[in-house]
Amino acid sequence: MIEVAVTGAGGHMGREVIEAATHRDGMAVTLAVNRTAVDPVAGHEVADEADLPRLLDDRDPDVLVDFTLPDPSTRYVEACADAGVAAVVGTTGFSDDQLARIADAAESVPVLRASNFARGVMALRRAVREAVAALPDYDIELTETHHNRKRDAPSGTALSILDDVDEVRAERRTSGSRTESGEEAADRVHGREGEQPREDGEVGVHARRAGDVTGEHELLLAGNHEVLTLTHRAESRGVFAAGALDAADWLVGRPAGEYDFEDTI
Ligand SMILES: NC(=O)C1=CN([C@@H]2O[C@H](COP(=O)(O)OP(=O)(O)OC[C@H]3O[C@@H](n4cnc5c(N)ncnc54)[C@H](OP(=O)(O)O)[C@@H]3O)[C@@H](O)[C@H]2O)C=CC1
Ligand SMILES: O=C(O)C1=N[C@H](C(=O)O)C[C@H](O)C1
Repeated sequence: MIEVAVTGAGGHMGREVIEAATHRDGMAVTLAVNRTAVDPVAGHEVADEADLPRLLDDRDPDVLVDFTLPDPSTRYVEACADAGVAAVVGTTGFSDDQLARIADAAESVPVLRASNFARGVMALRRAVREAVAALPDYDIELTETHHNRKRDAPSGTALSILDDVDEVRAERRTSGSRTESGEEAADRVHGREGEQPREDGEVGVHARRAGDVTGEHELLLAGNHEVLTLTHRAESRGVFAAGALDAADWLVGRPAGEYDFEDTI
């Protein structure tokens, strides 16, 4: 039986994760914490997040699953490192400093962090890498749409896709197929306004916030009188919770280090 701790238990994702873990064979939620007081979630009492370090020691779960905000998430991963508990992190919007602290913590325990736990997004990212490699001179625009509560922009998934684009283009440059090696990554242009003609190689990035949209990402490649769009649309937060629990299942018992969702395949 894998014993799971859940942070942000009162949040949209925390609730999904607790529900999914409660009904999953071979898993049990043994600890749930939240910043503000909330009623039990799926029958689990929710403790104060301030007590997390002590509760991790007392209850000794196998893995912690976190969907909160960058600041608490970083603290929670550090608490996991102190307690010897593996961590699955779905939170997005980290600063470089916070990512460095998570990397330090991952020297003591396994930490798997992913901007998107939907399997369709894993497939989308593979398709993006293939399309960008096949259509090197095409213009690229990325659009993401999320609910009106979302704080970080562009989304973590959008940033991961942009990194994929940069990586493929950099590989082409260093293999000598386009320009000299070492060239800067493409400029990311966030929205456009006024006189702003498109520059060669730039990637347009557009973040829309509206209603209760769960999460959509579309990469558009255009050139040579044709347009290719690659789109993923999440229709329920259940897909993210299921992926995060698959990741938790996979992570328990691994050596310390940083892992990605793609590693689980
Ligand atoms: N990787 C993936 O697949 C996915 C990632 N996400 C990411 O997960 C994160 C959470 O999303 P979502 O569940 O929609 O957000 P919610 O706003 O619904 O929940 C946020 C949670 O974080 C807690 N929190 C907020 N501020 C603090 C703080 N200062 N200290 C401690 N806890 C705090 C909230 O507690 P309180 O109730 O007290 O406010 C709440 O439990 C976001 O970063 C989002 O981008 C979301 C979906 C999928
Ligand atoms: O905040 C959300 O809701 C989501 N956040 C993640 C992101 O920033 O990419 C993943 C998903 O799109 C939902």
